[in-house]
Amino acid sequence: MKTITNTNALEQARAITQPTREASLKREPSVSHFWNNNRKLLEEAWATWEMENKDNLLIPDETLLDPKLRKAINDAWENPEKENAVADLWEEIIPGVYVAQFFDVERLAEFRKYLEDVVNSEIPKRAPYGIQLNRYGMMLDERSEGHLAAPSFQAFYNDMMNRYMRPIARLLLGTYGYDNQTFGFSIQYNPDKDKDLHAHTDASAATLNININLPEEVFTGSEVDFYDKASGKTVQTIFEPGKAILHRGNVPHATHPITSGQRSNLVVWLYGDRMQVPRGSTSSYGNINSLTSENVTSENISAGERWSVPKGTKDTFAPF
Ligand SMILES: O=C(O)CCC(=O)C(=O)O
Ligand SMILES: [Fe+2]
Repeated sequence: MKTITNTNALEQARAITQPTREASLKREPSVSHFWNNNRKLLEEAWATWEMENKDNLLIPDETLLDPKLRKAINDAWENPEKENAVADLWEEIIPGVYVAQFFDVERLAEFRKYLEDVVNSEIPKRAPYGIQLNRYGMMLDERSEGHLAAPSFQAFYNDMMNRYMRPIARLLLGTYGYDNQTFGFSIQYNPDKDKDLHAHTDASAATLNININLPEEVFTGSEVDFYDKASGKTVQTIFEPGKAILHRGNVPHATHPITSGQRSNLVVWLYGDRMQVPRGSTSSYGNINSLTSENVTSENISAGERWSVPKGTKDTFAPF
């Protein structure tokens, strides 16, 4: 009977021994084999977990997001000519870097409780080992080994990327043509470990970095500096609960050490097929061999094109 098989998948997934952190950091081939060999089992386990706990689990969806943003986004999907109302919600702090309220602060506690339930599921998950900051956190995109494959989370994540991030990035950063592919992970800064992030750029056309701290989860330090190459100016940002920063991947940025408390963020990327990013982009995180393209095509893109979902399929390669 199917149910019995699925229950077994959850039990089996919980029983498997994960590769060590050391092996993962060394990129031992056995680590990749582990995640690939167990991919189906883990996906089944997540689906079973969700079903078994459906009475107590949040179904994450767009209603978690800021009401003003949600309204402007929904209006723009209905009529792309109304996209300026979306742009108006974002404040440009230096060229290529924008800030807005993303999550509804009132709903953040529910979302955090959901993420805690995810951790307590005891289903093996891979941390974002590809970045300096890598002890806590999870991979969010289905392209990634050991990702958070709970079906309702994936539906929310895909909505966030397709209905929110991509048109916003097209509108503010002109990423059209370089934003078919998605990638994402969560991170947490702690004063003892994973306290900062050295200056880098991302192998993305656009990065959306969303804070998920609760108002009572105060922290000190952990400012993020963005550097404007053209003017030589640096802007220092401090994340507030539910606030997001959208930036071009090629804007250099660095995170100061956190001195007390914790900071939790979701970091999601868009980039083009074969990892193409707009011309002039080089990166220190992600694929070093990413192609850069000949010409940025954003100028003649219509509002209707910005508010559309690419037809092509997602590839399966993960930047890290
Ligand atoms: O400190 C952070 O929130 C990470 C900043 C970062 O690397 C990014 O937004 O791409
Ligand atoms: Fe970054």
